[in-house]
Amino acid sequence: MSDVIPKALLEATAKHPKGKDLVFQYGTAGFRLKANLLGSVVFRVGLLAALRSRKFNGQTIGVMITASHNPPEDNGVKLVDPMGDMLEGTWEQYATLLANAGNDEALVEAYEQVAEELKVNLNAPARVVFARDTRASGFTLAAALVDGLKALNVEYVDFKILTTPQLHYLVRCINTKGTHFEYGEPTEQGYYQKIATAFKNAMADKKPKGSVTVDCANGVGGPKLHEMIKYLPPGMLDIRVVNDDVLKPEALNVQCGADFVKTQQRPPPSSKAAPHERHASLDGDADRVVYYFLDRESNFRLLDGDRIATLAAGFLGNLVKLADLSDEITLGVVQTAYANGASTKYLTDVMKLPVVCTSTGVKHLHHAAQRFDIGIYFEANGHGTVLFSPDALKAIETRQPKSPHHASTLKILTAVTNLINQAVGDAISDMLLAEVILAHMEWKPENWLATYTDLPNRLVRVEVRDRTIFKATDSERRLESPKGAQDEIDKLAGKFCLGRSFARASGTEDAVRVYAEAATRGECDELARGVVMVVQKYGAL
Ligand SMILES: CC(=O)N[C@H]1[C@@H](OP(=O)(O)O)O[C@H](CO)[C@@H](O)[C@@H]1O
Ligand SMILES: [Mg+2]
Repeated sequence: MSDVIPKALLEATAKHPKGKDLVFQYGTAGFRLKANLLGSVVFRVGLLAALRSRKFNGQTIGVMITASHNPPEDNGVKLVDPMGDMLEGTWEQYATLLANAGNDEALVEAYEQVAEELKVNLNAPARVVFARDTRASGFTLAAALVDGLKALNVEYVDFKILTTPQLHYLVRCINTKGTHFEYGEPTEQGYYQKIATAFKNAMADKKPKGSVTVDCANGVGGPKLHEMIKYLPPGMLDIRVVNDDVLKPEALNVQCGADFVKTQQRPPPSSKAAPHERHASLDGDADRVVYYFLDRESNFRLLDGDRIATLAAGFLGNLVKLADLSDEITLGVVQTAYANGASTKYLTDVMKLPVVCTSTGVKHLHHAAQRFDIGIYFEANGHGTVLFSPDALKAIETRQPKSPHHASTLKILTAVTNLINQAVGDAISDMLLAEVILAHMEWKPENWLATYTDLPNRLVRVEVRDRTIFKATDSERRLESPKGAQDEIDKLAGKFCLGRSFARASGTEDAVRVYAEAATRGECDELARGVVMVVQKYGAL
């Protein structure tokens, strides 16, 4: 360690002191809390990003400043690994360690300890790119990040305001440039061009029926979707953008967006939805999307992440078959325990596809999906994407067309691989994929909904004294502690037709989440109430 770095670091840390008694944890969504408490954390994330980049000998690491669907006064920060995926799990503890280290010399010591433990060559180059969503606090937090990067002589690029998936895309493009796996042009324009071209080719000669109205949660998705529309072939798809007011940061995620429709199971109060129209809802950083529509009786009908997964699985499975690639390409779906049981049954029994269940959090799904040639993963709340293995891409690329129809199938399949963001779930790209599939199937939202019937379900947030005593196992479907709790949950679930319920500690909030589903609404609610009482009993405040 040269003497220069500790000195610069000491000076810089003085500008971003950590508040006393604050404890930070790098969780499923990175660090997330009230924005005014986040300055020291973002500064220190800069230090970890520098170490991570040096560990990879100068490959570019991403830092995204966002709190996604959380209220406007929150913010958050997370790291993006070289291939554009989430920070490797084993490094999360170092993020937590640095964030909680004391001020001044204590921080320099913690930094040196982490560098040594991870055997980072501090003379290696370090490169970081970063961006933020539209939150009012983002600008100041980005400045704190820059202070950390400068103190450690990091080369950096500020991409200013982007969606989370756009930053992931850029990181992947930068690190694959000039390699066989070159992902795309590492610019925001490159992102629009790649996806828009793929959309046009994937649509082929089809044209979507009717319009799609996209609720952007008054977040970064609004301006970025407007930008994307400029690159799409004129007249191909009628996209109506609503809740796109980023000049009112206090309106972000308020009574609108993906989280609102998923948790409230109703359209936003501002919605002017008429029956049968397609509506898509993005979250605040545009990394998740769900659809909804009103049926003939004006009932709200949600088409969530499970639906997008089944839609994509059906379409891609068919394309693989038509392309005569079924023997070479395996296709599977990854879900979490929150997936509606009816979707899992439909995938396994009707579509005859392998389905894997993982713990909550995109990184778990992403890794499991990588084990298939085509791995489709979605959380019920709309986070997700489709991954194509290098073998699958090669098989598609090298397959010789046997007929004009076969050639056009291969062309559509290739386009779909480019349309879907391979780095991370991307609301804009996923929405365009859903539009392509609906156009090819000539489906209205009613047809999509009719594929299977969701079991009535309920998700409840329960506050407890100490959520860490709730330890889950079996992909979070069962509790191994506190002892006895799972037996009680099993007994309750067994009383109801198709009853299924589980409880797990949230990774992002100080609470335990209870999920329940059953054959009827009444049974489901009764089951949920019972399991909530079990959690309250064992976690007595
Ligand atoms: C039930 C649920 O929706 N959980 C969400 C939520 O995780 P929890 O660990 O349940 O708080 O936030 C995660 C990060 O955004 C997201 O990946 C996940 O799906
Ligand atoms: Mg998000």
